[in-house]
Amino acid sequence: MKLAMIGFGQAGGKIVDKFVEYDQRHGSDIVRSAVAVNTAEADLMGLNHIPSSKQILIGQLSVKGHGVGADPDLGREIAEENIDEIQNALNDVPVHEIDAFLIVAGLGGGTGSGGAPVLANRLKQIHTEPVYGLGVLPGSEEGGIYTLNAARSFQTFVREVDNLLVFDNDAWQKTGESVQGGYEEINEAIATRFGVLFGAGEVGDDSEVAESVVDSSEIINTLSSGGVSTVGYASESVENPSSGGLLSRLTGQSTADDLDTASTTNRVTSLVRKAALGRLTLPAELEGTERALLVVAGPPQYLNRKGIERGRKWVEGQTDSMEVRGGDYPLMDSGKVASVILLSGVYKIDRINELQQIANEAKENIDSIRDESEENLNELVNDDEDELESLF
Ligand SMILES: Nc1nc2c(ncn2[C@@H]2O[C@H](COP(=O)(O)OP(=O)(O)OP(=O)(O)O)[C@@H](O)[C@H]2O)c(=O)[nH]1
Repeated sequence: MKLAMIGFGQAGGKIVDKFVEYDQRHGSDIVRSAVAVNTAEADLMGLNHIPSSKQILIGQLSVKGHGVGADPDLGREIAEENIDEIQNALNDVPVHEIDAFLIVAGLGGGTGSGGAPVLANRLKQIHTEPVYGLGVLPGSEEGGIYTLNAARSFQTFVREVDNLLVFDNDAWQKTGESVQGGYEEINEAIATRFGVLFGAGEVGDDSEVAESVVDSSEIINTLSSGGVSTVGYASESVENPSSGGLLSRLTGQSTADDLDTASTTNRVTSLVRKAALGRLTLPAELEGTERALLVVAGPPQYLNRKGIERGRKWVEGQTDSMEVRGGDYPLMDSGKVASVILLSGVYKIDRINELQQIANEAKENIDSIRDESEENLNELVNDDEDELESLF
């Protein structure tokens, strides 16, 4: 599936930058066009793979290239004022060659959180191609204001896109790890999951060897229920026949030549279960899912139709949905079999309820501090007897 990707804000830009690098590394051919939009000049300077002509700095008059300081209302305002400039950067996107737009943003800050929904709204007015969002929720240790921003942006963004794919930093951050080092690993996990998913609809000349290749229309149909989506992933290293059996000689593992059907079937079904029951990009209950898509990727010899069919039936049982699609994604040179599950239209998500509750508490706290602020300052500045006179 070919995408035009727009990274809004720092997290959005870094994640799209990672997607471009992933795409080049794996030759998956997903990113047809990549643009980064930001109010902070320094954030754009940190990007390595998005060409500088596609890095758009907005709001220079108001924030002078320093970002909006986690104020999503200012982020929204600047995006609205500069929407034509952003649109211009996308003008040379060959729209007939792309299947969808993907807008990526961290929802806890200001630039991406306020700007991404504005851009989604504009793109949907102009184009018939679907506009998807990839929204990143903040970690809980980031504090109330980030949670409040994320809850407000989530509400808006989900309404403006055809489907909001969500990644929750909170479920992925490990304790005791530096934030920067943590993001490196997290962004790689994001690129791997969505890379396999979107790459599945983009199979080239090898497709004839696959049993039932996933097509981009199946991804689009799965996402067409709208709402919120989450993704699961599991993988296992295997001996790739094209590597000449070195691993098997070293480890005694079986090679593709002597693969028996039962073990390939079992491997595939167990990977499907692991993907669905393991850590999702946004923790959600399987049974509250409207549609699902299952992709099993790896060397064609290991992609077993019976295993995928069994996995698909199992997902139907778990989700109570009759709309579960499944297929394979042959990767000739890969050394692993991977399973990706896209759960679309998920609605049983404790984390969103929790986010909204913390956001409400943060809002009440901020409002009451603002209300008391003038009174507190007066009390501090004025002397008790009211005898001092200010200079003017
Ligand atoms: N997964 C991931 N999340 C990130 C990364 N960088 C920041 N975040 C998250 O994204 C949220 C928003 O931060 P930024 O993207 O820096 O904010 P911004 O959109 O640039 O907005 P301002 O900095 O307020 O102008 C943070 O609260 C983090 O939760 C990253 O590299 N990867």
